[in-house]
Amino acid sequence: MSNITKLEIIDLRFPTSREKDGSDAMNPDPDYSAAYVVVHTDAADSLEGHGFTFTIGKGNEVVCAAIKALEPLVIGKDTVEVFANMGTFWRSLSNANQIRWIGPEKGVIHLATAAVVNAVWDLYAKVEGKPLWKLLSDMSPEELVSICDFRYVTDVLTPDEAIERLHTKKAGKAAREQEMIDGGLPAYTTSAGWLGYDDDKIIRLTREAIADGWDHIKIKVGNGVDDDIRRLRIIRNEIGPDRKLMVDANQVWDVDEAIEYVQKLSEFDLWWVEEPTSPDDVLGHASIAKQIAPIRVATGEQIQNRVVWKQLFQSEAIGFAQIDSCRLGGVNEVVTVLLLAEKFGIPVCPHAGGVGLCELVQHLSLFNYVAVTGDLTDVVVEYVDHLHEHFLDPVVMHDGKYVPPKKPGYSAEIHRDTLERFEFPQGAEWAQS
Ligand SMILES: C[C@H](O)[C@@H](O)CC(=O)C(=O)O
Ligand SMILES: [Mg+2]
Repeated sequence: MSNITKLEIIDLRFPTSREKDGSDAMNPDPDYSAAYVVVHTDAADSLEGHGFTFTIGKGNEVVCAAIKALEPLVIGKDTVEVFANMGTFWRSLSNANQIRWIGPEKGVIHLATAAVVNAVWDLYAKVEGKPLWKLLSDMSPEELVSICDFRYVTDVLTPDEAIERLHTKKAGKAAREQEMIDGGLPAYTTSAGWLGYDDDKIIRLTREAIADGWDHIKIKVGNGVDDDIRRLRIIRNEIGPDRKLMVDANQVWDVDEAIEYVQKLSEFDLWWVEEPTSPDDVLGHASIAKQIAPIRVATGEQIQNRVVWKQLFQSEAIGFAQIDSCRLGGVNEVVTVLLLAEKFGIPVCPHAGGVGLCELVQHLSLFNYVAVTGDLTDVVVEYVDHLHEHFLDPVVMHDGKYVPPKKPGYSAEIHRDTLERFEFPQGAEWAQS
């Protein structure tokens, strides 16, 4: 038996805005940040659970305060009991009395839930001695369904149907796991296409990306159609007609504006248009999807919970589901959305533009392929080349693919000296500026 004794909460920020890394039309100067949690216990093994949610700078302290509000719900909890009942644990956070009112299951409090839940899953995987993707892949369909909260989605997927669907994917699991270990998980890069980069930098980074084996490339758009056409011409010219090209507008357009704008980009053979409008506008996305076909709509990094995901799937509003490991309420809710996406036949291409998101989503996509879908059609996981050096178990890329992590845990742990140096505002990195 061991009990959770403490949540260490750290407001961690990296000054990425200085070089315009991560910049887009809606967020011109993001400082990639993590509301970071360490779960401490009184266990003899002294293992710690590390987890976080992602923000882009100001406001990270608000998420840290929300995590503090959740702390009394986890202190004293027996970890054996928690790990055996992850579904109950998830609901105890996401539906806590009084606190639920400031969501429900969305916004700051849901980001805080994600940080705590992710840290607890990291600890669980470490205790089991497995990387998270393997821990999830080894669970039986019944165990997987037990970690999910089906409230509000049973009109499209019941727990019984989910169990049945997972059973049909059991054959071939071992082969798919080996396939991933041998060949890696398909990915795409956004690193060349941030909006604040000048043309010379875009050209240099695109050439490097091609040399490194990338054949799917995403760039940011939305600052004016003429400027976008110029940048898209440069990139299409560099990557040739066969590599896939995607664009991301980060929500800057109204619905009709999005349709008109994207039609003006028709010469570039775009594979997807991402976040064309408000993440809450399900019917708006459906309307855009209809009007810009065969270009497909992608969204997800700000889809706040499984209910909105359900509606996006029901209304045929998207062609790609970009689940976010830290926007949804952590691993449990992500698994629920993966099950929904499988039912609706929508490929999942997780969002990873942020600090540590690549480290997390590789686990979710490996699990999704091995145990949930058995299908890699149109699946590419985002990769951005920033801040990996701060992680104990950073992602390993080979020839444009993620190499499956082997170490126990969720790959979320950041070096202690980084936590001290980049803590806001007292860390040395911020105290000097
Ligand atoms: C502010 C972030 O960098 C955002 O632009 C990331 C994003 O939209 C993506 O990776 O996609
Ligand atoms: Mg995006």
